[in-house]
Amino acid sequence: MSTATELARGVVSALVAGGVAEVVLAPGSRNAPLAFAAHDAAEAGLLRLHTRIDERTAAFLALGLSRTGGPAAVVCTSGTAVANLHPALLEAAHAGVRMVAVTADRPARLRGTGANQTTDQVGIFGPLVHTLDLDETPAWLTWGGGPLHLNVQLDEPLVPEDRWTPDVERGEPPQEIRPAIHETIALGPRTVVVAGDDAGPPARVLAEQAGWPLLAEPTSGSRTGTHPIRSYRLLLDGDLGRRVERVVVFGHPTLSRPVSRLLGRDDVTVLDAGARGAWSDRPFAVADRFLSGRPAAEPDDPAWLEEWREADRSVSQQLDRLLAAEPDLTPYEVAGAVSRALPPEGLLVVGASSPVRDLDLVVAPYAVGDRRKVIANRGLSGIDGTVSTAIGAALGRPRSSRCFALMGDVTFLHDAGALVLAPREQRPDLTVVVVNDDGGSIFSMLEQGAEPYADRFDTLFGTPHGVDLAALCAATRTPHWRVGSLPELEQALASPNGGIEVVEVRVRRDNRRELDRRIRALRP
Ligand SMILES: Cc1ncc(C[n+]2csc(CCOP(=O)(O)OP(=O)(O)O)c2C)c(N)n1
Ligand SMILES: C=C(O[C@H]1C=C[C@H](C(=O)CCC(=O)O)[C@@H](C(=O)O)[C@@H]1O)C(=O)O
Ligand SMILES: [Mg+2]
Repeated sequence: MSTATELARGVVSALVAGGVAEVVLAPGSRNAPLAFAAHDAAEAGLLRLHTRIDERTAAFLALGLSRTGGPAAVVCTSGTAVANLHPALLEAAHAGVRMVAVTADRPARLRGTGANQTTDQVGIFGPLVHTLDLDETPAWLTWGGGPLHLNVQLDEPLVPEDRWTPDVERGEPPQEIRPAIHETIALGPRTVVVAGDDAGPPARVLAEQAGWPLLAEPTSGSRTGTHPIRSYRLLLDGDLGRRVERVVVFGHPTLSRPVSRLLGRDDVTVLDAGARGAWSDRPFAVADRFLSGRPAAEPDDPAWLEEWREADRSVSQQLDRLLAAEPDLTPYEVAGAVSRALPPEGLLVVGASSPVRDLDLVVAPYAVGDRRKVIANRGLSGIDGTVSTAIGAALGRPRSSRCFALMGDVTFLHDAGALVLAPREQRPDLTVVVVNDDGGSIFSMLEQGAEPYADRFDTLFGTPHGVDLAALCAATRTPHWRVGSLPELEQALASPNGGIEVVEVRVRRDNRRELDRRIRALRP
């Protein structure tokens, strides 16, 4: 039987050997053996150790690190601490991000006895997150395509008698095998390529080879080159959208109902190239699945793509003119400025709700091969943990030329605890742009934003909070700038001061529904 210290050292060795190079620790007593072991491994140069007070923040930090670097681990104590890891693990499961949750537990004999801080942690994250309940060191870690839970039974004594010099080689995380392009898709039907979140370059390659319009979300990883149709969301509701006969879908599309409607149409054939994440079934009927595809030898008739391009030019120009004519700065212009400011090799983490949809309509054209990385937690589209995810993603990709996060005010406030980090903690250079419209504007554009519900809207959905973001940032010594015009914003984006800073952009919420209505009405 191992002591707690031996077991914890064994677990940390297994993590290191399994390719985990980043560990985020939240303090506790039961997890002290793991904390000491992780600290010794960090001193030995085998991993980088981060500490955070709040387990939810810690887990999202690990998620962000895992999204841009290798799989990271989050380590916490027993009891409610464990439950705070759940949101990040669910996101990781649905987005197919590999990370490890290491939770300290009391020995199994104390379960079900009312022992302090002891609950049933085995399987606590549900069927999507596999738990290994450990009272002995695991021989090795087996990885699927998502998160893994190591529940470690630790008995007293919980502190080591010596320092540990780990005798373990740093392993490589297991390679993720993305299939090679190998299937041939016959030409014929009028086809578009839909690239949802995390679709990756194969969607772009197929669109280019076949000469098909590419309807790519900003976090698809394929919105580069010559084939993306910027205003696809608006065009799908018009004549061109109605004439689509076939869709090849990559990744996880989540942003718009026009795309969901297209994929659900009886008269449209859907070919599915798959997506990462726990569930491979799609919420729409799929005629055929393949791992990846290429068109039949010849590119398709160019007339179809040309029609989309022409319509896109027209609608995009109208959209730009409409926004420029607005007397106040709009959230779309904020998203546009951030996307233009993102240089090659840059990183942009986008929050859920309106910002990612605004970005979708205005994102700048990017060249293939410039290695910009635009990511979001679209596995479950939560507004939680976004600041932490961004900090983690920035720390996990140190070669980034510039790191931005773009999010709404409610999303920012939801994870304001991410700014609580000790002076000794590593801070990336990260500019967090908060689009502050004092509440959740997305709902004003949905059904509940209609006139009949106006009297209850703010209480139930808008939730204006009036929080002074400058004061909030000051409390954590986070530099904060408030801007109200496009030139001011562009200036703030062009002159980072290093470290984590917040640029707050004030925009209106009261006219959001009407602005959205006018944008949706644009036609070529
Ligand atoms: C964890 C979580 N809670 C609640 C929601 C529901 N929700 C979706 S958008 C939103 C409001 C977001 O407001 P904000 O970040 O200010 O963005 P805005 O829409 O105003 O641009 C909420 C509460 C969610 N997606 N995730
Ligand atoms: C925070 C998110 O969740 C909700 C926001 C909008 C979704 C929606 O209906 C958008 C429709 C459209 O723009 O065409 C809503 C939903 O899918 O039901 C989400 O719950 C998010 O970022 O997705
Ligand atoms: Mg808002």
